[in-house]
Amino acid sequence: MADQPTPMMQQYLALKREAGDALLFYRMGDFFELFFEDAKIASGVLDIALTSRGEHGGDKIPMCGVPVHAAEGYLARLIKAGCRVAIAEQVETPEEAKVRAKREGLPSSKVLVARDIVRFVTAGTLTEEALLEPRRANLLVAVAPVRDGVGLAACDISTGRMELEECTPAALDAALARLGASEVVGPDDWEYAPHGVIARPRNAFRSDDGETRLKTLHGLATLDGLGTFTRPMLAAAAGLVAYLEHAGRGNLPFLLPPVARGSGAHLAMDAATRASLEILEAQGGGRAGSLIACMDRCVTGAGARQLAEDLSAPLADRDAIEARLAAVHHFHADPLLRADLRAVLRQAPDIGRALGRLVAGRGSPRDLGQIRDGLSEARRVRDMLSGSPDLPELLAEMTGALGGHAALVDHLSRALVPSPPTERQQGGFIASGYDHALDALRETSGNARRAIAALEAKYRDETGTPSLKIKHNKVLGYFIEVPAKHGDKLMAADSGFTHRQTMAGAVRFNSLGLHEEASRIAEAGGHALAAEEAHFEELVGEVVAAREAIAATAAALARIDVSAALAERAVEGDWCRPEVFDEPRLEVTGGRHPVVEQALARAGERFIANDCALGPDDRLWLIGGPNMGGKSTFLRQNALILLLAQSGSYVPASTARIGMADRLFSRVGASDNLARGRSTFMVEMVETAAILSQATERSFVILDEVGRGTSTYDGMALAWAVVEAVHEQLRCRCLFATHYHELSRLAESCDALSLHHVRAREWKGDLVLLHELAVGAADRSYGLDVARLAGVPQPVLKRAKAVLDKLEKGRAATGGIAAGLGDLPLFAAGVQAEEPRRDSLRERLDGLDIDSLTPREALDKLYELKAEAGSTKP
Ligand SMILES: Nc1ncnc2c1ncn2[C@@H]1O[C@H](COP(=O)(O)OP(=O)(O)OP(=O)(O)O)[C@@H](O)[C@H]1O
Repeated sequence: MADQPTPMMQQYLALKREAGDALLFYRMGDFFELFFEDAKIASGVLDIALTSRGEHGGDKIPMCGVPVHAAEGYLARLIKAGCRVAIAEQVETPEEAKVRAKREGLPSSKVLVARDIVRFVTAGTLTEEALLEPRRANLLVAVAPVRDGVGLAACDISTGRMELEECTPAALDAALARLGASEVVGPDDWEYAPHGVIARPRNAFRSDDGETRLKTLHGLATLDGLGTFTRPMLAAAAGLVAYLEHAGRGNLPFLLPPVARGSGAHLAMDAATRASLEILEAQGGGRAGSLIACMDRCVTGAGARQLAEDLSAPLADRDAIEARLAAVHHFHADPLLRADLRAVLRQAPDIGRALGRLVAGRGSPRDLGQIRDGLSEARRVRDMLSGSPDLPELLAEMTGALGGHAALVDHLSRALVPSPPTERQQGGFIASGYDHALDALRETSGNARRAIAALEAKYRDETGTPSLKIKHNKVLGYFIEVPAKHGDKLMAADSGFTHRQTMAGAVRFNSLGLHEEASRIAEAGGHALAAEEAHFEELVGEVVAAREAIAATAAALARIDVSAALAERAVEGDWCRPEVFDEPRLEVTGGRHPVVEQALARAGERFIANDCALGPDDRLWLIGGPNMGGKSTFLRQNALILLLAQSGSYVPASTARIGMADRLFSRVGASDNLARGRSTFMVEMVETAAILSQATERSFVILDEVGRGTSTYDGMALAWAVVEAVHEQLRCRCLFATHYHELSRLAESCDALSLHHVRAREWKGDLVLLHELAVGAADRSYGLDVARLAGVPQPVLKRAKAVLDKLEKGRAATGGIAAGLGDLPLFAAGVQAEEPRRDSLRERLDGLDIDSLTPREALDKLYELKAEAGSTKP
């Protein structure tokens, strides 16, 4: 018979069952221990020793551990590596366990200290300063697919912000890409759940529950005052709150009343577009080289988080964009105000996150100090702004949210020391003069400490031992210590000293006088700690009661920081205020790519500005020219200018007139995406297909060498068809870069398409790239010249030249690979000309009246159709 697991293992296994797939941190004294698979995973991620302890089922139990005092750092690394952690603490002392054992009639040697999971630490539910990145929001998102809609509930529990929205299943990827959540949860029966979604019980995602939970949370009789929430939104909210409750073991963190995000309020961008435009992350990963890194001049973490959100979710509402632009303009026009304001903001602590910790019950005296300092800085900002004339509406609104905390600031200022500690166990954070009783207790212990110092001097004198010392440690408390050779004197029965301990070179004693003073210190210290603790609770209560107003102040500070930072950036780069309107145009003069320009400037090189003018009559630009000529840069710079304008920022151009887009698409031909397990060409086509099915007349599309990932013929044919479809069907604004000269023939049949190229020149036999855009098709491709620039060896170049000559001769003889394409009917006509194939399945589907079917009948029909599909397969 296999050995029974030890009581400790039984307890561990029961907790592990509760922890599920989260790693279990099992508290044992000063360590959190991990066992079995958890230990293997954690030791790998943390690079700590994997040992073993005892046996289970005949095998050694793998084990590793981390010290409790350093747990935060280890947790941070585990969370970063994608793990979730359940913290099992001891929930009674060994003494309490013994008393319990006695009550339960168990031998006290057998009893185990009770442990319980007190919290799940997951990427989306962090509040600790050490675990959060100051300049990045940390979102948890719950997704609830309900019939043909999908609800999304997003919250940042470090600041309490919560948003609900609904989208179509097709738009889910784009919505998730925009949110960039640290953690996503969804119902466990969701068949098409995106990769990485954490499955939670379906019954946690009920819209009725969501509504009730939100009402109770915010003490409301109805949610109508907050906005319009659909069933899928409420279902997602239910899932979100349930998950937070699970992670906090019943404790809910700080949540502000939810905001409903209307669909269509934002410029939609899918994940591929975001990646290709490198908005928050550069292609190689990391912030360096991304748009945000080049834009971010915020002086506060909260401002940087707000800016990242603005750039991830540009607006599609003209008034809202104008409001932001007016705020930027205000700071742009007033350099002094901007500099003063930024100097004040730089001092302001992150009150949003401090508030998050305090409301979640994980706050410290330091957080209270941050609230005090942040709110008083907010008052200074308010004074600076309210003095400035013609304050734009958005800034006036923000300024209004900065004040109103005078009583709280005053109370915190009186109560707290200037720099309160992060630990409250040792006390010392309540200022003297705030509580007389506390002052008296502190004085008592101060007096006693002085009395002890006096005793030391007295005992030295009396015993004639100058090396006598009064010391303190955790085990003995206060004691008198003399070197061993002087010990005998104090050992004498009438010496007034009682022996406590003999060490190798010293002897330790107690005395009545010392005992009395030490007791005074202990007693007064205990009372003082209790008094400070009570004040802490009271102050936290006061802050928590004002949480919504404090959160509004934090949000206002962040918005002001963003506006001033954008103004700073605009001045730095000589950017212009864009004119934003509804018509589908994009007219930019002197446009630049902010990131490339900055990189060139660092190398001491100049960026060549280029114009772009797209409108209903000239909406598709086909751009050719040599490799490295600047095609991709031109495409992206225009997409970024549109994105920045719709985010409410100035743009890197001399002038910009931007017709707002509903969607922005950016695609690069055959980018490597092996990590996702698809061939590069497949990725290119999947992404192109998405554009063709989703873009509208109001969209803006950039396509960079689409088609290059396959053979010349296939690639060119696809590129040709895509250009035609964009021109004829989508009718959206589009910049299309290509190396296929043959496509220039499309200009003959597509009237809103024009040809452009990036210029190059030969000078003394060398190729000079001018990075300048010009009208007309490129004269030739310069591929070999670029290869020479890149250092391809002469013999290879020579051979390539010979092959090229041969190919070109062939082309001249046959009219080239695009010969005969001129006779091809246009895309739309071509498609319509195709006879629809007869298809009995399609006809039967067409004849179905779905509304008249019961669910059972519908299912039967589905089986029939499926069977038929199987039998008609060729
Ligand atoms: N307007 C510009 N002014 C100055 N330098 C530029 C400009 N545009 C591009 N460059 C420089 O040229 C490099 C290549 O640009 P880009 O990748 O846009 O060329 P491309 O034509 O798309 O090349 P390929 O066809 O090989 O993809 C950039 O990294 C940048 O250093």
